[in-house]
Amino acid sequence: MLEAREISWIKDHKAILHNIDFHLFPGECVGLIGPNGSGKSSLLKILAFLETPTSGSLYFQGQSVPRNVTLSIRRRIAIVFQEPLLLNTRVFENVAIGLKIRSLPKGEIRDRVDFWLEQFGVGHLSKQLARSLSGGEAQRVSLARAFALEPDVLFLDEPFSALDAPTKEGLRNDLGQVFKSTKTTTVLVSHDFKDISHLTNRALILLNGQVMAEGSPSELLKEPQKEEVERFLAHFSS
Ligand SMILES: Nc1ncnc2c1ncn2[C@@H]1O[C@H](COP(=O)(O)OP(=O)(O)OP(=O)(O)O)[C@@H](O)[C@H]1O
Repeated sequence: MLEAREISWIKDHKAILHNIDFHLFPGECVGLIGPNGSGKSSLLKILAFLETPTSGSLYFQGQSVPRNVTLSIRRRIAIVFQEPLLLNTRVFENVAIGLKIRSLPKGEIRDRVDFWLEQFGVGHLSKQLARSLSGGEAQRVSLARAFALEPDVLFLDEPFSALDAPTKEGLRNDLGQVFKSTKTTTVLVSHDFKDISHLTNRALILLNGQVMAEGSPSELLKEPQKEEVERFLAHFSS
């Protein structure tokens, strides 16, 4: 579905990512985890075609991705950020807007918006203005909007980190249910190993811009592969 080969990224004379190989198979959810500043968001931006790597290649559905990524490729991905970026219109409009841009028929737009708002437990807020939502509700709308686009790849960049613990847990559980029923191909960035083990089957551990270990979350905990990975994972073992 998506592959990166030997990706490096240097920005402002600073080496941020070194020689990263990454592949994403259809229907899987892969986790990217690492401490602050390890390069998680940078890698996600490159995989989502928001930044251009200094060297290395990207392939999307078997095709090499050109440096000037076309709109038709960009439209096949969706991103949810840490802070929900909603327009100050009604919730329904926020979810519908991307579908209107794609000129979908009105009935299909209504059905998709209603369906995804229900999936994330915010159907009852459809007519409410986005500015009146709580942080947790806003992130649910933001996720509904991304899923409604039915992207080939969904990138989630720390989607829970602005939420308090109970709100985060509720949303993480609901997202887990959605993954089970839709099999959306997803890359989840988090600095919390609990998110990764709850939602993904395979994770990459980034330390200082390098992939230091890869495997299922439970395997990584059992066999961290490297001393620095063991030290990082020790924060989550209790
Ligand atoms: N556009 C940029 N220009 C210059 N430096 C950048 C840029 N983007 C990221 N960096 C640097 O790259 C390093 C990795 O940042 P990045 O945001 O990818 O890490 P992260 O693992 O996502 O961190 P966090 O968990 O704190 O969000 C940091 O030192 C950051 O300052």
